[in-house]
Amino acid sequence: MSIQCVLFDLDGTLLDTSYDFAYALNQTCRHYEQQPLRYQDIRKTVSQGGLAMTQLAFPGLEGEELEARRQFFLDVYFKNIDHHTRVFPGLEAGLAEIAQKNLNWGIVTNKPGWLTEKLLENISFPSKPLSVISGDTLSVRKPHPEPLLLAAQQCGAEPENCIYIGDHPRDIEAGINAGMQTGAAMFGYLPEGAQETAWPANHFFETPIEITHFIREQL
Ligand SMILES: O=C(O)COP(=O)(O)O
Repeated sequence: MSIQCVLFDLDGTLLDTSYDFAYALNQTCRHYEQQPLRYQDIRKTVSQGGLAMTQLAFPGLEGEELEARRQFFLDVYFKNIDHHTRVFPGLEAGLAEIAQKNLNWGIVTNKPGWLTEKLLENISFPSKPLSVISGDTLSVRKPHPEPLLLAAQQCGAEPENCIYIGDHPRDIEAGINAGMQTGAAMFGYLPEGAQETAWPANHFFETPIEITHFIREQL
């Protein structure tokens, strides 16, 4: 089945958001008089979202205390969201290629809309995404297929003509649930112990440049 539309996960696939997240999380640690974490440990948790990162920094904490720290962390992140965040090197050329071929692309993230919007305001792409679906755009999130199906619809493509590329097993599951082809971004923020061979993705991309080559050759 030919591919006419590329849908990307955001954190760890399209954008390298890890440095700004690491800064915000370690500022939160300092505020609560806790030792900062190693960047590599934070990186592995970014694609699991804000709650997982807060739990990494404050293990064992629950309820209101954990929620207050999550809020503090996300506020710091919001204020510093685009200082070091970039499209992964090598991917801009792939997005430019999509534009040249007059094809559409989109973003499907579990990040809440208030963060996605602020982030995308400050990032420039060679061509604009035709669809941006956040974790709270609908009442369901990945791995539910609905956000991906809405993105396909907004991009004017049938699900079977889309590929969804992500760096978390949940992304591959969502793509399969939506009847799309799937690609695993192995350069992203893979969770601890993630085994490439255990992922039922159709395509594996070790570097962002491989995605650009894929776009060049397959679309
Ligand atoms: O912020 C999250 O929950 C994860 O975001 P992602 O879906 O773009 O990886």
